[in-house]
Amino acid sequence: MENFFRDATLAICGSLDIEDALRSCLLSIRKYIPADLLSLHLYKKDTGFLETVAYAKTSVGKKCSFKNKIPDNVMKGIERGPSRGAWLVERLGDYEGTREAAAYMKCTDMAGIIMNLTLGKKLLGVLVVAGKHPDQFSSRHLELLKVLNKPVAVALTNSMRHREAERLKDLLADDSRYFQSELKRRVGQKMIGSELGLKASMQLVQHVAPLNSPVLLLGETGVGKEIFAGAVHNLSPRKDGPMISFNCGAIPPNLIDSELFGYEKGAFTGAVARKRGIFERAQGGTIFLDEIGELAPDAQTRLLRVLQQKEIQRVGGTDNVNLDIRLIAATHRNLKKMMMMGTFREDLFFRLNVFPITIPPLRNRPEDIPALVEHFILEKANEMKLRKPPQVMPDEVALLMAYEWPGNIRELENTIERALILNKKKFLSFGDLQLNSMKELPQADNRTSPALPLPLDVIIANHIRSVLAVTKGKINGKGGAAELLSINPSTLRNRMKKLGIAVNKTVRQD
Ligand SMILES: Nc1ncnc2c1ncn2[C@@H]1O[C@H](COP(=O)(O)OP(=O)(O)OP(=O)(O)O)[C@@H](O)[C@H]1O
Repeated sequence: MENFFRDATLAICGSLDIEDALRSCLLSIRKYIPADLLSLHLYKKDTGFLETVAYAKTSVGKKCSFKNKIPDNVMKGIERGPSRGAWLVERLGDYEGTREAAAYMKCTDMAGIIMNLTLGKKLLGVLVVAGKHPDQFSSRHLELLKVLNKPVAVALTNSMRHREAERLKDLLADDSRYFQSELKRRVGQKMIGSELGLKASMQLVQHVAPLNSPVLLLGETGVGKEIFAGAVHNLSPRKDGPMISFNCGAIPPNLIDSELFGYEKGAFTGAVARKRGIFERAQGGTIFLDEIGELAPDAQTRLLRVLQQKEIQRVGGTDNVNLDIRLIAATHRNLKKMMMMGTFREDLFFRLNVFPITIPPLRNRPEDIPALVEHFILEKANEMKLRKPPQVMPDEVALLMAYEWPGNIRELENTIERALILNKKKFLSFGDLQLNSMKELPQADNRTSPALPLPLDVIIANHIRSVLAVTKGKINGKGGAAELLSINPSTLRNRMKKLGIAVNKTVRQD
């Protein structure tokens, strides 16, 4: 008896591959019980199914996932409690509880011992021992088998956990492949104008990309800072690593730490599992911190510490995680001015400002507009599955070249998309697009010397107010100010707060 228990337990716990474990168990118990087949079945109480997870003959072990509905009368017996430990069955094909599984394993004619597998009070499943001849098993065999209940139940549980872990690992690997290709697609976006209006800025990119130095991208909203960040990453030795973008203006200050640095399980209410922050996700690659000027003073201090020490600590954690990342930051704000006004840390500014690259606004490089128009027409027509992309007459392009484009390329992109939605004819026209500010355009000649030398924030505030007037205060959703301005609603709200523009509470926001 002792040897039987020891040998069979070692066999069933000897491998996480349950089919192998089951086969060695069969070979081991055959010295004591004349078995020809062993099978393991998992009881799924929530769905009322029995799942055959593996079976073994002397020659082979097979993993499977055959599910059959447990008949109602068997179910009732199970629900009354797993009091019935093990019992003999003359023909497995005749017994309702095992009929379908026996047919699946081609052992309907075999005799069997069926044993409920329990851990504590919980019924986990059943073990079936099958033999070719009727009367092959006796009550002595049945009593012998009962001592294996716990080891087999533990082996079944471990193997199911292992199976679940493998499944999650596959899912994770699949997610990771998907996100990597998604990131590469974004990072690899085509940059129009790199030989014309963006040539000078691109030359700087080419100089700095192969190094590890931080890069600071400066330029108005929508000029293409993210595309530039992608270009730096793509031309760097880190191009095969991740590039993680993070908008510092879009996250409430109380969540910034956990987003940037991650957190440990139990660090705060709701932290049910460890989560990596974006610094850790960017390991071996590039991190792009957009809207860095929106970072609150506390967060600035913590970011500075990370940049100095090149390591982070997850929120609620004690271990230091060493970082190997390249930092690219971007802002539409005047960081120097913010520094002088005391709203941006001087030491952080100097760490970021190692290699600043300014991306000129679209109004200063109208020569890029024809190629951009063509690029966006092709891209959008393709997305809309238009067979023949419309064309644009030269006077329409001239109209676009004369416009100020306060929202820069993003605004141009949206304008073309709107024009395509409204008009899928052979020639695209922009006359009916209600580009209100078009009427207030300065003449093409004084485009580079704006008539009103107002601070940028005043101009932005005025523009946001006029858009809010059009949308009657609506910010989110279709036709809302955020959509018209082509920015994220939370970024718009943050910006409005900073510029002192009140949110009209009487107007529905969504
Ligand atoms: N040179 C370019 N060629 C093609 N598409 C461009 C170019 N520059 C920008 N875009 C497109 O314009 C849109 C806005 O660009 P992007 O998000 O990079 O701007 P941004 O300066 O980062 O804006 P924000 O300051 O609001 O974050 C994106 O869809 C981008 O693909």
